[in-house]
Amino acid sequence: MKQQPSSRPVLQPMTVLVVEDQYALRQAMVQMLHNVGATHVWEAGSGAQAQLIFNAHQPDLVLLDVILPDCSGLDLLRRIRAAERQADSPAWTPIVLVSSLDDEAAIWDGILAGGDDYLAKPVSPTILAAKMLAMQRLQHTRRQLEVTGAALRQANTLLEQLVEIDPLTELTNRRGLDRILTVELGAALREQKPLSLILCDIDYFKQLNDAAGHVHGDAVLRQVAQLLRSACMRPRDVAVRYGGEEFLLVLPGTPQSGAMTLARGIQHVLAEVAIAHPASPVASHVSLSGGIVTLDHYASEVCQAELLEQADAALYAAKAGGRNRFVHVRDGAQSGRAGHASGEQ
Ligand SMILES: Nc1nc2c(ncn2[C@@H]2O[C@H](COP(=O)(O)OP(=O)(O)OP(=O)(O)O)[C@@H](O)[C@H]2O)c(=O)[nH]1
Repeated sequence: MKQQPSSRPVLQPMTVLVVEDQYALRQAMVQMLHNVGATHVWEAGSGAQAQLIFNAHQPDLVLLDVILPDCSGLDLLRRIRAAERQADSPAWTPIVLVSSLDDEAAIWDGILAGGDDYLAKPVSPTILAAKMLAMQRLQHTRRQLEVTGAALRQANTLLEQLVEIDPLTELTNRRGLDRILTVELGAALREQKPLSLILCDIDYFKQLNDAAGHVHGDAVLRQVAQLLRSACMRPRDVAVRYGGEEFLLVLPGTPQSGAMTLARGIQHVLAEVAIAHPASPVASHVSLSGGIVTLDHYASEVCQAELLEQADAALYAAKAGGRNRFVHVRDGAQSGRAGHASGEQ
């Protein structure tokens, strides 16, 4: 004697598309589906009709007859799977093939074509409910994976941003600079627009640390970072913490004159804000020395390292010239005052 199932499977709300050309069989399946809790059942008697309903309603499950009047059920199945693969976000609808061709080759072909399971006619209500439950489990697991995947992608993006941020000053760090400079150098060459870099260094920062303590030194680094960030007015300007007490400004589309004006502005603000520096021989407040380089001749490509070396050489010239000043690489140490620092007057 046939054993009866212990209890009726409990289904989550589910919408189903039944593709079956024989009316009586289709109605029987629709009835069974309603009995096991399907929330909505669409009916299609042909492949074309099924495709239209599938595209319009995206059912949770498809029961698909293998032999249809206008096409093979397997062809329709392949078309649905191909569209899912091409979708922007990964999609998958459980599809159970229904056929009286319950020989092994037919089952094999159906699964190869993208079917998830196979149901033999005449359809048993219990087997149908059991397969719906199994498909629902698969669908649930897949959705959970999608949610986890999306959360992971979000966490990765955040992580990528965080690894490019200096924790003390919250400015872009050296790693971020490498990426940004690669992009901006490429853009400058492509668009034939100038690109300026200002490499600045806090004057006598060691003495400040020694006199006021490391914690105060950190606070000063944060203040200077904030000030430099504010000086970067254009959306593509970036302030970078280059090293301990060194900062770099990346100024796309900025010629030499623009970079010098910006440097003067920074010196002006530094004098106004007047962050105390009790141990500086060059100013009563925290001051910066800076080296400026501008890429505005595009005959040949310039590498990052070369530009940074030039900025460093100009910074060295600014220091050698007495600090608290900015020097453009083309001006050299003697003639390159970019602005006045009030403490030096
Ligand atoms: N508080 C603090 N100090 C730092 C940090 N990073 C580097 N420093 C200090 O910055 C100082 C840099 O010293 P130097 O390279 O001699 O530079 P300087 O004293 O500014 O001298 P000049 O650049 O020649 O004017 C060192 O004392 C470092 O310990 C940091 O994150 N916080």
